[in-house]
Amino acid sequence: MRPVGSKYLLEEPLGRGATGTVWRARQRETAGAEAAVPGQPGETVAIKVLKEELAGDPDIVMRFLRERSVLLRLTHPNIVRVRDLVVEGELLALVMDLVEGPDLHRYLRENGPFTPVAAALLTAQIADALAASHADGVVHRDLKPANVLLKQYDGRMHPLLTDFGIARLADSPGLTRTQEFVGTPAYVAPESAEGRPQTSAVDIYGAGILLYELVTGRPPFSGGSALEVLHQHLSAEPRRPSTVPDPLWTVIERCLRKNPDERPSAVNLARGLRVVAEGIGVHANSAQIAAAEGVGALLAPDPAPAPVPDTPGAADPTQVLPHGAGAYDPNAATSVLPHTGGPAGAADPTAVLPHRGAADPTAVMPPVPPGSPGHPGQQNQQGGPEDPHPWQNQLRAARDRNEQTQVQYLDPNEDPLRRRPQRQVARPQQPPRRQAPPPGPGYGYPQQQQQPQQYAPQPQQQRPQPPQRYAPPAPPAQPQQPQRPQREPRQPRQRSANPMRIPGLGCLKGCLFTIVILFVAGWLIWELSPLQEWIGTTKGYWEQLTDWFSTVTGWFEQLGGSGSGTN
Ligand SMILES: Nc1ncnc2c1ncn2[C@@H]1O[C@H](COP(=O)(O)OP(=O)(O)OP(=O)(O)O)[C@@H](O)[C@H]1O
Repeated sequence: MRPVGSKYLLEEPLGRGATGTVWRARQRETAGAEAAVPGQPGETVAIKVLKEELAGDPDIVMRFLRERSVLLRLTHPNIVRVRDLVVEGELLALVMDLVEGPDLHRYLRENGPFTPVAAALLTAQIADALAASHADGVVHRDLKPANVLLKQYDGRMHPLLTDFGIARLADSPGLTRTQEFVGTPAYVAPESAEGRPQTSAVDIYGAGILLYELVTGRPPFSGGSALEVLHQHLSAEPRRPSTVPDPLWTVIERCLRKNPDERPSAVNLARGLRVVAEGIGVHANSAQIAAAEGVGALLAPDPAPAPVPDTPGAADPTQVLPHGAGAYDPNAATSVLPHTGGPAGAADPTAVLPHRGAADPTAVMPPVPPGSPGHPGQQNQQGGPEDPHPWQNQLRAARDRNEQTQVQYLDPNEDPLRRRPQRQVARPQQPPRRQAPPPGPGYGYPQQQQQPQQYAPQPQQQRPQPPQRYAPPAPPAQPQQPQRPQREPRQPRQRSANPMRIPGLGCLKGCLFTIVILFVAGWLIWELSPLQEWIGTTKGYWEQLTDWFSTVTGWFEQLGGSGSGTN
């Protein structure tokens, strides 16, 4: 066990980061009046012992001491409390409350992504912490899951933001002589990557990345090198995961705006996230859902964001280089950027990127050339092209379907399903259409796309007289003419297919059939009705008929004889 000052004893390392090592420690005796929390002997604390290179820099030590009041007064339920600062010889240490629980990065790795509601509520608490620190003029600048500790009690998780002010120490004059910024590539705001002046909006950007990672399990931008990731922060748009509900995506998208002035303030972010969490939950009522859908209106930017002092350009405007100014020297930039040897990711420690001054063109991130990995039109690092969101595809497909429905008026007489045989007959008559039919049955969706042309001529089919006159006003009329013969084959089919049209079979058959019917009907009447009595005869039906026949023929003979006699 190693003593830290006279008050603390380091017991075991809890973890190591870019700026130092965190130890579990024990309080030996009550701290002095300069400590924010005096503590009790035997109390367990966490102590971050800053790296020797930081502790050995007189500028950093000075800043450390100057900042102590800021670090010590920063108290909030969602901020790990700094209890004391220790400066002793070559040792610089922050004494903090010990948080029993994993950090958010580890938790994510072990448990996978959060539900949208849980992610929104957790990030809302982080935004609360940011709101408090921004109000105090303190910008975190290194927001990432590894800097969120999860205190677990009663089955609940309480997030605590840690490492406040560390980035501020690290880019103190002693370091910024040679370093550009302190941050982690996956979480760095575009303005930080470019070395432009920074404000509290960089923390909102970090919160947006963190929120994205909570619901998806990974940050939106990753790549083979830190430089690649930084390029994406500058120019790539985050790809929307299908699992993120609309209102939550609205929040994420606003936090990740390239322009810091368009990002919400921390207060509004916290409020918006709580509204979203209520509205996307399973028990949400209609008012809560409507409020969540309108979350965009709640995400107003901070009218007076806290500036980050001493950041490149903030203290010395002559150092500010506009985006894209100066020549980009990829070799120089690449050679000094960290993590060029392997993929840059969420697990990266805080990186200290090389400093650039006004005379150093490599300090400014260059505009991403079209075709490079970070270019907006290019594939993003999630492994796919910047496809529209599946919902957008569905929406577009639905829209296309509607458009087709509007255009495609389908007369029942022209319904392909009803006139299937006719289409088969018509095909040989229309050579151009033979190329168009898709493979398969011929009645599928692609073929319906051709229907507007095919069926548009129909009104003109009913007016066979003026084929040429009507063609000009209606462009689809020209393909109509070949269609007219299609109707011809239908008639013969109908004739042969209707067995009930007996008269149509021929006059002789009809007459014979009628004679037979009359004969049978007469016989029935003769036998079954009192007709014989009325006539006063007992003859049979056939006998009576022959009598009547001979009588009639006798009349005709008489008429013929008398006619010839008169002549
Ligand atoms: N107050 C604390 N209580 C308990 N554990 C802590 C505390 N602060 C930090 N730790 C643990 O120590 C580990 C190292 O912390 P540290 O802040 O140095 O590293 P980091 O944030 O992961 O890296 P970097 O310094 O690059 O940001 C963390 O992963 C965390 O689990």
